[in-house]
Amino acid sequence: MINQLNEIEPLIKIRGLRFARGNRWIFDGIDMDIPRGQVTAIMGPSGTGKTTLLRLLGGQLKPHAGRIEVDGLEVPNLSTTALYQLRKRMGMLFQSGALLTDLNVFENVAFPVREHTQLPESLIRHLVLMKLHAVGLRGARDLMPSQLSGGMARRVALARALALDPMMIMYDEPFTGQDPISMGVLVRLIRSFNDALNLTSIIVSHDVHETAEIADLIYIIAEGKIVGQGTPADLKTSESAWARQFINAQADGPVPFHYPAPDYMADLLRGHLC
Ligand SMILES: Nc1ncnc2c1ncn2[C@@H]1O[C@H](COP(=O)(O)OP(=O)(O)OP(=O)(O)O)[C@@H](O)[C@H]1O
Repeated sequence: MINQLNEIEPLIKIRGLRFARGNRWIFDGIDMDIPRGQVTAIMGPSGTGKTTLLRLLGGQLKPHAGRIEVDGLEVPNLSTTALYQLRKRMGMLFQSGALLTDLNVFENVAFPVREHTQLPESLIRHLVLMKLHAVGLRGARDLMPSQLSGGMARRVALARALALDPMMIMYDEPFTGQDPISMGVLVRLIRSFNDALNLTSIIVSHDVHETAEIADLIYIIAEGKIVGQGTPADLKTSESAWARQFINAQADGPVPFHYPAPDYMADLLRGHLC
C-alpha cells in the first residue's frame, strides 16, 4: 500500500532540462518531480531562474533540451490549441497581482470565466461570489483595484486564479511586500486551498520562513543545478552547503556575502601608496 502511494505519478515531470539565455545556461540539466496534491517550493538565489522555470512549465518559453511533462502532456510539443487548453487548468498568481485596473473586483474575478466559458450570468455571479467569499472579500466586490491594499489585491488575484477550478496553481513570490498579517493570511489561504480543493501548488519564493511553513517539498536551485531537495526539515540538516545556507538564511556561504574583489589588505595598501 505504501509503495502504491509513493508510486502515484507526479503531476509534473522534468527530465534533463537545459535552457540558456545568451551564452549562459540558466538550467544545465535539471530533473524534478512535482507531486500531485502537495505544495512544492522552488527556492534559490536571485536570478537563478525560478520565474523562468514557471514560464517553461506554462509553455511561454521552450527548453533547449530535455522534457517537461505536465499531467502527461509534453508541454514544449503541444499545439497552440492544446497549450491554451492546458493553461486553462494552470492557475497563476503573479507577484504584482496584475489586476485589470479598469474593472472592479467582481469583474476581475469574472474575467477568466467570461473568457473561457459560456456560463449564464446567474452562474457566473454565484461562482465569483463563492471565490471572493473564500478569500474573505465578498464584501469588496464593488471596489476598484486602486481602492485595495496590496494584501487585498493579492487575495483578489488569488480568487481570479482559482475561478476556473484549475488542477494546479503557480505562485510567483506571493509574499513579497506584504505586512506580517497579510503574509499570515496568504500562507493560510495557500495551504488550505491546496488541501480543500485538491490542488497541486508550486511556490517560487525568497521568503524562507513562510515557505518552509507550508511547503511539503522544497527544491533549491543554484548555478543551473538542483543543489538541494527535500522537506523543510531535511534541508535544515542537508549535506549541501547551498541548501543549508539558503534554508537557514545565512548571510555567507556558497553564495558569498562579498562581491568578488581583490585582497582587502592589498586594496587598502594600494590606496595608501597612491
Ligand atoms: N527576457 C530575458 N532576456 C534575457 N535574460 C533574461 C530574461 N529574463 C530573465 N533573464 C535572465 O535570466 C536569469 C533568470 O531570471 P529569473 O527571473 O528566472 O530569475 P529568478 O530566480 O526568478 O530571480 P528573482 O529571484 O530575482 O526573481 C536572470 O539572470 C535574468 O537576468
